Amino acid sequence: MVATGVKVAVRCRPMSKREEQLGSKTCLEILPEKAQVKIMDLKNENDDPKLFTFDHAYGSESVQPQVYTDLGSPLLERALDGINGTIFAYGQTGSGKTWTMMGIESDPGLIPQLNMDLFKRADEIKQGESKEGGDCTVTVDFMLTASYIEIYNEVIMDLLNPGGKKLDIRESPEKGVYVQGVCEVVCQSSSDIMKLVKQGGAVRRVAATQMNQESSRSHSCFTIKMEKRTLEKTDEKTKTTMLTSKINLVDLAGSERASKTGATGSTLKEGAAINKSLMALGTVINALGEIAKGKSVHIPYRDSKLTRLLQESLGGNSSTLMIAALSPADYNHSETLGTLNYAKRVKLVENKVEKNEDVKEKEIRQLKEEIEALRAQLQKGGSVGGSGGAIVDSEETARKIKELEEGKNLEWEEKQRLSRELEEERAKNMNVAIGSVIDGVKEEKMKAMKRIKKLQHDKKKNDEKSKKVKDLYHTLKSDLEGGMSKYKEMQVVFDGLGDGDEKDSVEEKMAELLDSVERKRTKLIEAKAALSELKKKNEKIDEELIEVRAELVTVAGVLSQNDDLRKKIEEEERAKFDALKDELLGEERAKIEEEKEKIKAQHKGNRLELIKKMGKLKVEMNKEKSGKEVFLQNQVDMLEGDKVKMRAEIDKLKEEIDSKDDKIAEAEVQVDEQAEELQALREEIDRLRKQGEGTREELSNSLKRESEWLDNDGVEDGEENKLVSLLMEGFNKEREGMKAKNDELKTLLRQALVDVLYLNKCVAVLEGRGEG
Ligand SMILES: Nc1ncnc2c1ncn2[C@@H]1O[C@H](COP(=O)(O)OP(=O)(O)OP(=O)(O)O)[C@@H](O)[C@H]1O
Repeated sequence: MVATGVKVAVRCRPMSKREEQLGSKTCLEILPEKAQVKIMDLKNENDDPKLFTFDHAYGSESVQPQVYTDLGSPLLERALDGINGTIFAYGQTGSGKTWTMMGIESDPGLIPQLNMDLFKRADEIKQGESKEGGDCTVTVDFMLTASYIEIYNEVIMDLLNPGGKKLDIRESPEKGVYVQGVCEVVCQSSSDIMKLVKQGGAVRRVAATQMNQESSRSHSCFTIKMEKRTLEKTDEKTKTTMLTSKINLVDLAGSERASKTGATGSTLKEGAAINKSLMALGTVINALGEIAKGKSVHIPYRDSKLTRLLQESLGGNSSTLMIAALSPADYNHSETLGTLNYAKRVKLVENKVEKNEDVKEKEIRQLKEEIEALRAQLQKGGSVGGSGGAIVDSEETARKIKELEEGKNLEWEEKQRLSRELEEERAKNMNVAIGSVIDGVKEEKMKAMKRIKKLQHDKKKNDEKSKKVKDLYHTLKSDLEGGMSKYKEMQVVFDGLGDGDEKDSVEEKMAELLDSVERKRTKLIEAKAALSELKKKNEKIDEELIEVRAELVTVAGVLSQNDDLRKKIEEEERAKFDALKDELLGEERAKIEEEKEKIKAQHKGNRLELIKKMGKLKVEMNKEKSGKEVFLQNQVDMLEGDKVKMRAEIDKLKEEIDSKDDKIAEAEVQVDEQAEELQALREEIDRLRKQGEGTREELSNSLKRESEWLDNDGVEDGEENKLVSLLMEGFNKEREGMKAKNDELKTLLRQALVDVLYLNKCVAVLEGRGEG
């Protein structure tokens, strides 16, 4: 922490044309090389000039780039290095505060130059510090946000999101003193910031137009927050480091009243009408001055919104610069002297400047130290929190560190997301505010126009009246002149007459004439007074007309400016909408393309897979085919084997058939032989019969004998027939048996033939398959 005094620069503006016309003389002498200002009281020439020394002193010839190089640029460099900065402009109304802070388009002041430089420098740092390749990739990024508020009558209003909501100041260890709920817009370019400056300025200016006299009593604070993120990526981990800072650019209310109060320490009794904030600022500065002298006093930061807002800038952690704007005209001598005294006091204030440390980084560092301590303890052989406690603690701490690291990036993304989301609402609010302001200004315009009309009407009536009075005046005047010359003539007549009745009568007439002339003279005087009154009235009307017409011009200017702004906002909104639409469409298109690509890839993948599968299948098929071929070959071989076997079998069958045929033939031969035998037997029987008939009797006798014998010995008659029947029966049996055998052989033969046919067919099929 380094104790640094608040820097003070004074800047004197050139004499205005009006002041030159009025013949104003300069009461200031600026000595830039010595950073000194000499102020003379031209009304009291005996008073010695007063000399003030500051850090910088700029005369009326000073140019904006020089002021920026001296004051703005170093502040920006410090802010980029993590040190907060504040510039506040102080001075009476019309002394050049806005000129120095804002300037004009063709001659930009501190704020626009700083904005321009800010992005350039951030880019340079980004390029310079980011690196790719090697063991570690370093990516540097900046997030720049802007906010713009106004303090009027102790009420803080958001100039970038003018929804009428009152804001409040809060304090936290992480954020320091901050405006709660203020709209912080993430800016991508200096033109983004300048757009916000213009928008906020318009809201403020318009409000000021409506407030008229109150305009110089509001303070504005434009804040740029810088967040620098450094990502260091190695194979194992990503380390995130944040560096934050802010620059407050404060345009204070006109100091004409405050210089007579707070800064000089006198008690302010002008009540609520006087700006409480400026008065409190003076008191705080006085108290800080006392502290710088070694005294112990209370610093009443909480007495006003402005002092609370500037708490860190005055006596706190900020590199602060005050620009005291001065008017050179002698009629402003006392105000200018007041400003110089104020600036002298501010110069005594000491701040304690320190680089902002990333709160999370601090926590991480502490945690790392904790881990180191635990390790050291472990190495010494000490136990921490029981067995394994140190390991658990160190794991827990490492987890916390990881969480904190991740938290930083999440916060970063979240802020950008929220700012984008807020932008739409902000543009709407801004449009509504500017719209309502435009309506208000339109009303003002209408009022001014009505006033002009009424004044013109009054003037016309006045002119008519003047004409009548003038006519009357002229009549009265000529009457009076006529009466006077008549009186003179009567006087001559009267002087020529001697005493007597005629003289008395002339005298009487002369007295009447004089009376009438006197009356006319009175009337003439009255008419003249009326005429002069009417002339005065007319002059007043003319003055008022000039004033109202000037007002009308201002109002019309404001109206057109804000209308332009509103149109711009609307255009931007539309452009944003279109961009968003394009983005969404683009996204959609990209999604479709992605989908297409995916499908293509999938298709390709599928095709490849299919091809692969097909290949596999082919291989498998080939395998199967060759397997099948082998199988079929085997089958064929088998069938061939079968065929051979079958042929053999067929041959065997054929042989069998042949043998059976032979057997049949044999059997047939046998049958024939038996038939022949039978025939022979029959013939034998016939022969025997014939032979028997001859010997029948003998035979019958013999038979009889035999029968008798048989009767004795059991032999029946008809023995011979029985024998024949038996022979026949045996023969028939044998014949039928042979026939049955024959039939069986035939059936077998038929069966064998069918089998042969079937086998032949099988052989043919197998041979066919084998060839296929
Ligand atoms: N250094 C300068 N060079 C040229 N013109 C200047 C300079 N400083 C101020 N002026 C002119 O003086 C006039 C008043 O300046 P400016 O509006 O900046 O005063 P102010 O202090 O901001 O007033 P207020 O408190 O009313 O806002 C303006 O017309 C401005 O153009």
